[in-house]
Amino acid sequence: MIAVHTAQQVREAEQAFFAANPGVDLMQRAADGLAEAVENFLEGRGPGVDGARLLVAVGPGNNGGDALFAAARLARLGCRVELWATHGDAHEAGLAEAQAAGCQQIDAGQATTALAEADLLLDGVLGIGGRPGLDAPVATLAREARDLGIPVVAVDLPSGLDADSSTPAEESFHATLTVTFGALKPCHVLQPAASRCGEVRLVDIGLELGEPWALAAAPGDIAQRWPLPGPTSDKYSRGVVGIDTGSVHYPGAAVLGTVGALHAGAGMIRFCGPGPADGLIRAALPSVTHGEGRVQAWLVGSGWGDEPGDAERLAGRLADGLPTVVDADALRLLPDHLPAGCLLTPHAGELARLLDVEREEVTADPIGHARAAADRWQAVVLLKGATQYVVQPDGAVWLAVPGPHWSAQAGSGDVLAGICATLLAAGLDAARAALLGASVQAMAARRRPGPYPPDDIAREVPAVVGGFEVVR
Ligand SMILES: NC(=O)C1=CN([C@@H]2O[C@H](COP(=O)(O)OP(=O)(O)OC[C@H]3O[C@@H](n4cnc5c(N)ncnc54)[C@H](OP(=O)(O)O)[C@@H]3O)[C@@H](O)[C@H]2O)[C@@H](O)CC1
Ligand SMILES: Nc1ncnc2c1ncn2[C@@H]1O[C@H](COP(=O)(O)OP(=O)(O)O)[C@@H](O)[C@H]1O
Ligand SMILES: [K+]
Repeated sequence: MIAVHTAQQVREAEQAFFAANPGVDLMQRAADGLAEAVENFLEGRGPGVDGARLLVAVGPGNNGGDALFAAARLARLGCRVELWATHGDAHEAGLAEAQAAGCQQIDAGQATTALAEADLLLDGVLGIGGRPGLDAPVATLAREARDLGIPVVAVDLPSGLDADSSTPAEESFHATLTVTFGALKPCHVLQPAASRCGEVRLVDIGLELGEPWALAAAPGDIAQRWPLPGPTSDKYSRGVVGIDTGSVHYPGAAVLGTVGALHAGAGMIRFCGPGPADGLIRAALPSVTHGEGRVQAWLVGSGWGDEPGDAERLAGRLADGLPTVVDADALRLLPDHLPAGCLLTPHAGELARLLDVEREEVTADPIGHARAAADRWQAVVLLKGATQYVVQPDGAVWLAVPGPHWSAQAGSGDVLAGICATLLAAGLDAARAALLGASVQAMAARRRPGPYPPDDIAREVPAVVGGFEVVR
């Protein structure tokens, strides 16, 4: 799992480092890592370092300092570097070093001309000390770089972003590569801000960071944690999933959830939903059994619509006291108390309704709202979307492996709920079931980037899971 820390946590670690290591200059470490990353970028992109033209936008703080010391190193390697101090002031020692290395200082007007001929724009305007948004002349440069297709390497984070927020300001740089120091910050991993960062490279500068603000999963983490069958496994020990989803109006949701559960490796599925879906599942998925019986976990809510008797339908399933995935329409009907080990799977709109707030409030502070719901119902919340947050009642946050944005389509959530139910039935706790379920669906979608229907993506899950066995 990859640790994510807030700007404040990084600042505190920096202070602790300075107290423990007087005389060690962290900015030099950051600048070394940055210069090396730019060098690799230029080598990888064709022009190489020698003779490459760099425009460096330098802000008034330490982010500009990093950029200036890196620019000096790159100039000594043969780059032709032009510097624009965007706010007049610039890190004094850094500027002196850059000028001594042959970097040329230019003004705003010259920066526009220099940009057109640049191989790369180094964005050292603002870092973790920046307020969101860009002043007009800098915003213009950022826009021109996009229009001209000039690659941008961002120092620590694309200037204009708030380091701790998933929501990008309207005006910011759009980086091809972001070189960050000490730790990943929320803006590097949370969509839509993360899409402004491009590829993110972390430079270790020796900070000792404490408890992370969140942990982001990588594919290898999912491979290590996926429950695999062994020689003593049978269909019961692998987990029997009870599925009570679908309605006259929405039978497809039940089919999709069942397809998801089956392709995630359920030992056995008992489908207990109503009419039309029951027939469809009988025809399409012959291994699914029908009717009541013992199960290890329930999946409820997908495709229920709004029918009289839904509250009783939910109460009946929760009365079993089993771990339950509560999805979609059942989220409107939550009682005050849930059995231990339940997983709630709202998207932002459903979470807003659950908490009686506006959707925009949830998108502005997804984690705060997911935490509120997890605390109120003492259940794990999987908040779905481009970033999938797994939030536990104690407030801990995990982030699932991200997938392609093609998955933003009706039915993806139904499939996901089915995958999670299989993992609950296999005995995983709700947080692990959510993390693995959301991640494996994203990994399956990565194998088929494009507008494939959600059931086609579900049918890729076995190949992903089969690969886990090879890795372990
Ligand atoms: N922490 C670490 O471990 C390490 C940190 N390092 C580096 O330091 C960076 C943080 O440096 P930092 O604290 O000097 O802040 P930084 O982002 O340069 O900006 C602050 C300046 O910008 C100004 N300003 C703010 N917003 C503005 C706006 N919207 N528009 C215009 N101006 C604005 C603000 O002025 P103010 O208006 O607030 O007086 C202030 O002058 C960090 O990201 C990393 O690159 C590395 O060297 C090594 C280890
Ligand atoms: N922008 C996005 N990028 C990637 N995946 C997304 C994005 N938006 C949504 N998704 C995927 O779609 C799912 C949300 O589905 P949901 O809205 O609940 O659909 P439904 O209820 O119709 O099945 C998420 O779990 C995620 O897998
Ligand atoms: K920056």
